[in-house]
Amino acid sequence: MTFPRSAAAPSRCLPFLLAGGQGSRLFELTSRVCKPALSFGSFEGRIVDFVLSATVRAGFENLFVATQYRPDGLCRHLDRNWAHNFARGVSIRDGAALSAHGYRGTADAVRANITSLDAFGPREIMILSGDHVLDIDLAALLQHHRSQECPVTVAATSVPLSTAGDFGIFDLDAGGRLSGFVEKPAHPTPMADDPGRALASTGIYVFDWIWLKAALRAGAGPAAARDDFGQDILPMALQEKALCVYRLPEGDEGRGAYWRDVGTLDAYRLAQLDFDAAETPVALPKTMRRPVTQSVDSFSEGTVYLPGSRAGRRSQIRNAIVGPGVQLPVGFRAGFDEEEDARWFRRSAGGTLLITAEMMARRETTLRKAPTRPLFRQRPRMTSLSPMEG
Ligand SMILES: Nc1ncnc2c1ncn2[C@@H]1O[C@H](COP(=O)(O)OP(=O)(O)O[C@H]2O[C@H](CO)[C@@H](O)[C@H](O)[C@H]2O)[C@@H](O)[C@H]1O
Repeated sequence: MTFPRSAAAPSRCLPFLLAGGQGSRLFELTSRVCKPALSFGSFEGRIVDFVLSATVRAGFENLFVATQYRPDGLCRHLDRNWAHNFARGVSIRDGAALSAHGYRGTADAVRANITSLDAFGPREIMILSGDHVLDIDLAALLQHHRSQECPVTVAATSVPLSTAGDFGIFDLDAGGRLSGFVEKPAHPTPMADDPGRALASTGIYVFDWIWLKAALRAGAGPAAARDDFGQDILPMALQEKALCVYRLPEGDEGRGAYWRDVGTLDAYRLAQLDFDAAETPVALPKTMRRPVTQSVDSFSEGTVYLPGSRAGRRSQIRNAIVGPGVQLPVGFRAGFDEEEDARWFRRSAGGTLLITAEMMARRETTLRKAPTRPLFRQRPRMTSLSPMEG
């Protein structure tokens, strides 16, 4: 499979893909696979395909990947479907194999690999996440970084204020200049020109390698322990006036960049709904294909079906993620009665219902064991007819 590539291949910038997080906010969905290796809707392919596609299109010829939590499925996928797209190879480093404690955070994943990264002789390192659904021109991001002569560039985009607490949020002063950054703030600052939204870090960064190495080395050891980009390295860069923001082009006439972090059940479901329409918001990566399975003759509203799942006839399902391989019986109903849903399934604060095969099996067993209701609540009164009445 060939990908169209950017005309100017970004030389000496090494993409570093973070793919080691547990994805705990997706609960049972990531109990067997890491988040990047999760399916996206009923499409064939994995979430990680979006960022890999953007990386190949930007013309990168190398890729460095940090894995840690349940890496097997991801490694197989990379090997079978992606490695051949990177002319100079894909290097995968697993945190658990590197040391007993593994990578202690996103920045520590880079620090633990400084020697191997040095061997590539990079001028910059571009940090990417394996669990974003995106279509971003990464070559333009690198070009912007180089034009600013700023050691750290963070790709940023606006998000609704209601979800801003899930992200690193920038503060801008009255003149639109960067004045602060807080990781997952309890009270995010709205943007001056759009009070319903806040300016969020996408978790995509370009670092001058010399600057980053020095920052990571200064933050090593239990006393400093600067292990996380959002918590530690970005605030440090801001303090040193070493940080610039690259605002992703936003939504004018469909030409904007598309970026979603699908780290929560709500975000994972909603992003998939964006791709439900015949015309998807951005082109699907070439490794992704249209539905493997579809629900049959059922009423589904706001619901996504993961591969191999199926809804029986006359079923009614609202705002749910139907997990891989789940077979919903004929006439099944979910998403209409909060109490009944919570009895069997996981329900997020934002109202997304997660239905897995294990939950369905538990439900079925419980319902089967439940005593069957008597046909009559009271024993029918025995009336004997007296001979006279007879
Ligand atoms: N120990 C480890 N080893 C290897 N990989 C690991 C890892 N821990 C996490 N990762 C990976 O790194 C990426 C970032 O994950 P995090 O969960 O730390 O950040 P989060 O998404 O919460 O915030 C971040 O991303 C959001 C945007 O999504 C920003 O707004 C916010 O500022 C930023 O901190 C994910 O792809 C994850 O799999």
